[in-house]
Amino acid sequence: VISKIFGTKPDPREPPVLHPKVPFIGHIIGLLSNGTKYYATVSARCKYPIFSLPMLSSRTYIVTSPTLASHIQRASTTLLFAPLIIGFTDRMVGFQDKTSVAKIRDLKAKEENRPDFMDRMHDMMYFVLSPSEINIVSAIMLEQLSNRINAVPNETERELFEWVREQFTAVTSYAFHGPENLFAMEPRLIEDFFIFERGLVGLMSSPVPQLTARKAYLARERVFKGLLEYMAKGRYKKGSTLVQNRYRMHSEIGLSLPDIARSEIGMLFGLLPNASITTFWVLNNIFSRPQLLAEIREEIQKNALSIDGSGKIRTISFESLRSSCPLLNSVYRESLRLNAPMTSTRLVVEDTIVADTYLLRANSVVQIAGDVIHKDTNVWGPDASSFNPRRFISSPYGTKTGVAESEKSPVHPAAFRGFGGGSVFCPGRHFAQREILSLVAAVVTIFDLEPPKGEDHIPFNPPIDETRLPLGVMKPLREVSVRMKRRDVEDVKWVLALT
Ligand code: HEM
Repeated sequence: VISKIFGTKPDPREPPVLHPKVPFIGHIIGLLSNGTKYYATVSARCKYPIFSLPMLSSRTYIVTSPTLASHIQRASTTLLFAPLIIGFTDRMVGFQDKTSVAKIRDLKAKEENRPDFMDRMHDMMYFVLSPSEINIVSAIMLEQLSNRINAVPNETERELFEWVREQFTAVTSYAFHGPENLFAMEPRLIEDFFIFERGLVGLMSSPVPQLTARKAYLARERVFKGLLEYMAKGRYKKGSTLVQNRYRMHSEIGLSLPDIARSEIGMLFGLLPNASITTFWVLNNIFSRPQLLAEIREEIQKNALSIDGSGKIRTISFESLRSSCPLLNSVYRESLRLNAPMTSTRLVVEDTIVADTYLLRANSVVQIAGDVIHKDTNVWGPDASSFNPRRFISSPYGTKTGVAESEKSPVHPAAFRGFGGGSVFCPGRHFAQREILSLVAAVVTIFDLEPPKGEDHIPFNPPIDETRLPLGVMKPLREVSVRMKRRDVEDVKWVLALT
């Protein structure tokens, strides 16, 4: 009866419905209180490859099978990311002008038979972030990273995640937003950006965030002011093609300067947190295993390190890290598998039949549950929940392990969800790989990590913040403080190079 009143009666071809214990809002409460883990809990009850979760008067379809995930990715004309991300961005950045969202939605494009604004923005970003185009920003980022690594004083004591985040924020912003980026001009905005990022769910889910999520709200407003000044003073002109194109495209559709600045908060969200959290986990996973650390050091030294005749200039080549260090690359992907339970979310804009079987109804949302797929023992083998540094060594998609030789097989390409997939496959993954592998290789090669003075061990493997909504890579819940002891002799200059 309730379903009828709210128009939620399912069609028999729709994925099976899992009703919550508390009607209408049970799944919403479950998600808000259990975050990433909720889909796994629900999925364990039914084991369906796809199921429907009724929420208020609509439903969300949850996909837990890699094969169906690839079908969802292919249906990219009726299962769209853009309409959702526009609403999401509006809540995240707080556009001031009420016409901005309509300008970005660009609904007239269809009747005028031209690509809409989001399609053009998508194409621009995929082009400028493609491997052939990303070399200039990558070279700037690596030069900045080299300078920072060379400047780390011996025996520096720092909390590891915070240190990584600081390096990434500085070098990524320099590379994309130029030497006069907001964090270079006002370093205290780094802390503000991450206060905002930590409080994002509270900020976005409240109708009055200025009251209920005040800390995050005020931090965002300070970041906004920094970006507004950056735009108003023309500092973006010294930034990358990506940033300049975004400015131009947003101006062309008539966005006000404050809202151009606000939209850049969304870009910072793509650029900064995920890559730094991932790097923390890769370092944690390597340094907490002495045998693995020794093997990776040897792999880098043999295949990616070159030393000039004087012995004083030592170069680590990203291209060699990428192509000739399979163990390092495998650890990188395994760290993403365990810590990046990314959920690909699409809006169903027309009734769509998926895999010739399931009806997805218009105006519903479909989510590919990265966390469930990443931990599925049928996909990865019985050790799916534990860290296996060699899982991705013979295939970038991973290999099913811990099973009889005859069952060992490459994993389905759509099972690795770290960068999503389909038409929204993360365009920043090439840049992220350059940045992450280079920083990890530098720390592994140049430093020993020791306990801070007065401590007898490093508390690696902190618990993971998995009760948050799955908006990004999961953060460590406890500090991991280290002393960074240089392994090199005096007077060595380290160069992180592209080739
Ligand atoms: C380890 C770091 C990163 C991870 C784990 C990550 C992950 C993701 C995921 C899961 C998606 C959504 C895919 C989907 O819905 O199927 C995405 C989209 C996106 N990412 Fe990343 N990302 C990372 C780094 C970056 C970087 C460094 C940039 C920019 C240089 C970036 C730019 C973007 C953009 C612009 C989109 C949206 C694409 C669109 O609108 O079509 N990402 N990313």
